[in-house]
Amino acid sequence: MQAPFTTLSEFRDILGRAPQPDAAATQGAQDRNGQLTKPPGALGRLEDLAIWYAGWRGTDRPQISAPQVVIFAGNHGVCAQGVSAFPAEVTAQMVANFEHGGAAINQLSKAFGAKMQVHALSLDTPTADFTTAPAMTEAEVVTALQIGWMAVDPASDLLVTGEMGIGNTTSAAAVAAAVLGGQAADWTGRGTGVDDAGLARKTDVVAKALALHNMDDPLEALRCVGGRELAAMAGAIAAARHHRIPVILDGFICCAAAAVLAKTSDGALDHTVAGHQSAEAAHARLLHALGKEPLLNLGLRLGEGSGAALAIGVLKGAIACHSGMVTFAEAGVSAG
Ligand SMILES: O=C(O)c1ccc[n+]([C@@H]2O[C@H](COP(=O)([O-])O)[C@@H](O)[C@H]2O)c1
Ligand SMILES: Cc1cc2nc[nH]c2cc1C
Repeated sequence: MQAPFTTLSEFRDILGRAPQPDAAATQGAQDRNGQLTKPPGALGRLEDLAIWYAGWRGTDRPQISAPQVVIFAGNHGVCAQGVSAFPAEVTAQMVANFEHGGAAINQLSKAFGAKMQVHALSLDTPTADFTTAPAMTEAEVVTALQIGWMAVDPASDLLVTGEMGIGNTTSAAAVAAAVLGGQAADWTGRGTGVDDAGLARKTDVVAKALALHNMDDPLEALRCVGGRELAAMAGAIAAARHHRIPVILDGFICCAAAAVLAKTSDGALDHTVAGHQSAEAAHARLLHALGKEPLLNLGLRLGEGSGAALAIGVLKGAIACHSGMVTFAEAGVSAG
């Protein structure tokens, strides 16, 4: 099997033909929700989540039995500008840690019953420093999108996309600014923990990139200032839509990649929810721009899909109640 696109233009066309939720399943889930043994609305957002999930899965009584967490790792030429608190070799070292089961996302995936895979994308060939040249060629960004697309297991019933990439909060800030507008300072934060001088340097780097590249087209922004792991996340989120698999978005970098899809095709993120609000300063702004209310806000700023993996528990709770509870009639409980 191969990804069904070989150019950015073909990828754009696929986004334009994305499937919609099943209206009958959505209606059926809404009707069922109204009959369950609870006061109307008493399960709050869990009720909306269950109905949304049912629509995408095409059944009014869905289950979550096969969640998938997929982590993409990439290296960034822009690290040469001194934009991270950590050296670039940490990306490959953390990939080894994921493979040996020692990272936070290994534990969270296990805790919430998700299968986890990691894909390292050409770590020995960082993207070009986007203060002087486009980060990727079209062939490189398409390859990363294809790897992301193919990483999604069509048999899974929930997807979390996570990332690892020293320097990628600078890339994500530049992507967000390019596709959503605003100033470099609006989107630039401390990432792994840069000091004030580091933050000023990062902001200058993002401003320089915005001045250098023509990024009117969001997919061109992904190519010019994105990274391989951002492109792979975008490809995976698009593939999940193709397979009607709901997606939980993670933090700042994941949402910047998702913003590229949203700005390329209206409604491209309708099959996604925001798992959490990261402590990265601009994530709140990014979520607002995407129209997404985060499920959790725990001060995480780790990446790796960690906040989204935690939110698998919230979604599983919503579906367990929706599909497992009995109705007033079945229980012989008097309706109000
Ligand atoms: O998910 C987030 O919101 C998030 C916020 C800050 C940092 N990170 C992680 O930290 C790394 C990027 O930070 P930096 O400072 O190197 O740009 C990368 O591996 C991300 O997974 C992730
Ligand atoms: C140690 C470490 C772990 C990470 N996981 C995701 N991003 C990360 C960045 C660092 C520096």
